[in-house]
Amino acid sequence: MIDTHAYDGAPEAEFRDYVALLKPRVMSLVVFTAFVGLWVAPVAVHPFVAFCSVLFIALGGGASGALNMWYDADIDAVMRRTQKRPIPSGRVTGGEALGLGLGLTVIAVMMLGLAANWFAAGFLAFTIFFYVVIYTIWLKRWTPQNIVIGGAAGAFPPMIGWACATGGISIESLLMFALIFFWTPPHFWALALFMKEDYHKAGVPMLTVTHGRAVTRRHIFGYTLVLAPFAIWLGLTPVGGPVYLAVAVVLNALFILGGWRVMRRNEDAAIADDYAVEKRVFKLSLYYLFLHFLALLVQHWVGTW
Ligand code: HEM
Ligand SMILES: CC(C)=CCC/C(C)=C/CC/C(C)=C/COP(=O)(O)OP(=O)(O)O
Repeated sequence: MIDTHAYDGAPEAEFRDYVALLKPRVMSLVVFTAFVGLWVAPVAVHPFVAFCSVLFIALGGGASGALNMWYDADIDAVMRRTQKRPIPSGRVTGGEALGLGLGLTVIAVMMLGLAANWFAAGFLAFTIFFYVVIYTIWLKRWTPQNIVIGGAAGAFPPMIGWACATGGISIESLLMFALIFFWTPPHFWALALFMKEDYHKAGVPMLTVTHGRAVTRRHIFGYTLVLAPFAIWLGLTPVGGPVYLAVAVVLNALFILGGWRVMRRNEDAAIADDYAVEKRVFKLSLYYLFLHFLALLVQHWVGTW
């Protein structure tokens, strides 16, 4: 067989390039929220079924990442943060990413249907559709509200996990959705504040590009205020308890304080310390979400209300 790569000078793809298409770092937290949604649900799931369900949700999440990278290859090639991804760097072709994404989608959805139930499988298919078509193809290049509306895709996984166990939806799973939904804007916009040039260059209408940093800073603080009541409310439902509530109160106080500091900063101060506060709030956002879901898990083990 002729190795075309040897002639066209394109770098050879390695296994890790195909893994990178699945966005494993982001998806690890996505999958953790799905696992917690499944595990704290009031219907006990056999550990093997739980394992398979989480595995197929992870596969579906990865598939959506590959499809996102297939469509966004032109944007990724322009932004410094994403230039080294497998497609823009030439190690993987767009066609390969599309094939991998579609193939994994079919496998993940079918297998989740067989392992758990078809409601959960349909929900997974809808989530992949939402991230790829609604967010990536439509909203991302069209409106600065892209990540607010599109963020729903990232908020569905705990509901999918819950649906695997219960076959349905409940106030608890809706509040887990709300927790991630209202968390996404401060999570992303904190990063956009110190990555604005990237989005500007790529012509992506992120809020920092269309409305400027001062407006983005106010939005970040506003969303931390909207988020807190939902985080606390979740603690008052049957999956909550004193451990979760204590964690939620501390984390929300810290996140609101972080949002406040970001809002009060002027641009010169931020440039002077290379966006140290914004970077800290972005990092805090990752701990915020992980620790809320970890607290739900611990609360489940020690006993809920
Ligand atoms: C529309 C919604 C979202 C947007 C636009 C967004 C955007 C981003 C961006 C641009 C990064 C930097 C990634 C990089 O360095 O390549 C990031 C990092 C991250 N995001 Fe999000 N995010 C969203 C939702 C989520 C959700 C729902 C989760 C998990 C539940 C999540 C978890 C993470 C994690 C864990 C990282 C750190 C990855 C690393 O360390 O490389 N994100 N996010
Ligand atoms: C189970 C399942 C299907 C889960 C999907 C979860 C999901 C939608 C996660 C999205 C998180 C994410 C990487 C957003 C990045 O936005 P971007 O694509 O604009 O970021 P980029 O610039 O880094 O590509």
